[in-house]
Amino acid sequence: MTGESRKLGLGSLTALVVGSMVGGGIFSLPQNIAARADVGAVLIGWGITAVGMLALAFVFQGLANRKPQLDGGVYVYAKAGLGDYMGFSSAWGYWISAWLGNVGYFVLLFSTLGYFFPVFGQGNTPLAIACASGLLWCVHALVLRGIKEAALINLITTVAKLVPILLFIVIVGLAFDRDIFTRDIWGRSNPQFGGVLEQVRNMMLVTVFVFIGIEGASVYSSRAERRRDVGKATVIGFLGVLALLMLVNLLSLGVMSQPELAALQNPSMAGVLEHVVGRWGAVLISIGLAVSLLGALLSWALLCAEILFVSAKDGTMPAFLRRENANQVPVNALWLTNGMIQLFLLITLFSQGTYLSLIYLASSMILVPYLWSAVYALLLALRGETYEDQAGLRRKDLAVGLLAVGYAIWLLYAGGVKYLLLSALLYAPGALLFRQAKREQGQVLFTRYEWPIFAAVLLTAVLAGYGLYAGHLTL
Ligand SMILES: NC(=[NH2+])NCCC[C@H](N)C(=O)O
Repeated sequence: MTGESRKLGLGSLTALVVGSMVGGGIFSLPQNIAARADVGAVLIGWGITAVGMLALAFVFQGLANRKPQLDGGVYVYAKAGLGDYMGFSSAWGYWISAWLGNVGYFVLLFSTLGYFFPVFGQGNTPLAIACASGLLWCVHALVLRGIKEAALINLITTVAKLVPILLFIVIVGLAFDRDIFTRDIWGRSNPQFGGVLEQVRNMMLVTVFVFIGIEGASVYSSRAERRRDVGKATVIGFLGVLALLMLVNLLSLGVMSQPELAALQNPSMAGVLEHVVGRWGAVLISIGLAVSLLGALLSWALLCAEILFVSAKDGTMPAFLRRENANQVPVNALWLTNGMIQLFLLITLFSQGTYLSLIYLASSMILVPYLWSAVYALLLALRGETYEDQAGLRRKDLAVGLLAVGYAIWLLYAGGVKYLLLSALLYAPGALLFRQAKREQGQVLFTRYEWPIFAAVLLTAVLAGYGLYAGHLTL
């Protein structure tokens, strides 16, 4: 992070936890969820998310405490627990998820402008993509010159996003109409929705996206004034974010019906508030979101480069990714990241991809890093190495690990075949960089256990490639 030496108290820690999770996702939540699910499913879906995500939060916190020597991001857990290729794919998947999220942010930013200037449409028109590309390379230039996340930027973006969200909750809460909320709880008037389980499944990837960042919260532990504050901050921050998300989602369903919400342009919080108070509602949300997105774009850009850089330093990624320029910025990592973002902005343009399709993909890419972290936490608890005679602690870790693993598997299932295929397509080419890294280390490519795993990924990727080519599969 920024290397500040000042120690953090409970309040600042909680703010950091909240800040690392709340980005652009919440601003589009009403439409994103209503597109696939109605009230009843939404309540069940958030219930599952609450339990599963809290378990994951505890997993990351537990890993940060028990393995403090393993810092450097989520992939180190996969590497320590499951070997080099899993470690590599964890870094690779996390990196892809992070920049895909930024592609989504660009589209959302210009979709916000599209509210006021129709030429930007849903953020994927030619002009929108051209402007997004321009902005991308401006951010690139700033980062190359050594810009860092500053406390001031953090403060401004945190206020800019939280004020509109809180106002939204108060105003929409006052306008809440129980009849609208309960009119069609199970979404029966929407036969294409399928049953309740189907609806719950379909909202899961969106709930994952809005919680991405939860894994980063534990990195602040080393900066805490008092160790026990870290746990408290994680729980308070998690519950705070969960409350914001659920309130924004559920209150919206009490002022507009599900079909109306599903038809809104994103950021749909703007449309909902406009429906209640008129035009200024949309303006307020849009300004807050724009500021929040600019801050989030910068911090995720830094993080993307950092992931490649750190993992190149320990030989997980090839050495060229650790090259730094005179300002100590990992240049090659940055170019690779922004090159991929540029490529995907173009793919979005030509395939008419949307914000929603991009965040679905970003969420499905992060499931593997999450799953491996949960598996590692479970393995540690099973082996019980770090517990000595604290049996109670170990039992808690076992329960948390099991819950988190179960949740991650459920998410893979809920994401569905389409996203498994597309993810495999993005995971497979990573093997080229992995091979280079292994060569540099003078090691064999795959172990006996890794070969079949890679073969399965490759086969799935070939299937996906064929599906895209033949038109059975779309972004
Ligand atoms: N650029 C990214 N990778 N963003 C992922 C973080 C998503 C964040 N939880 C949000 O709702 O906005």
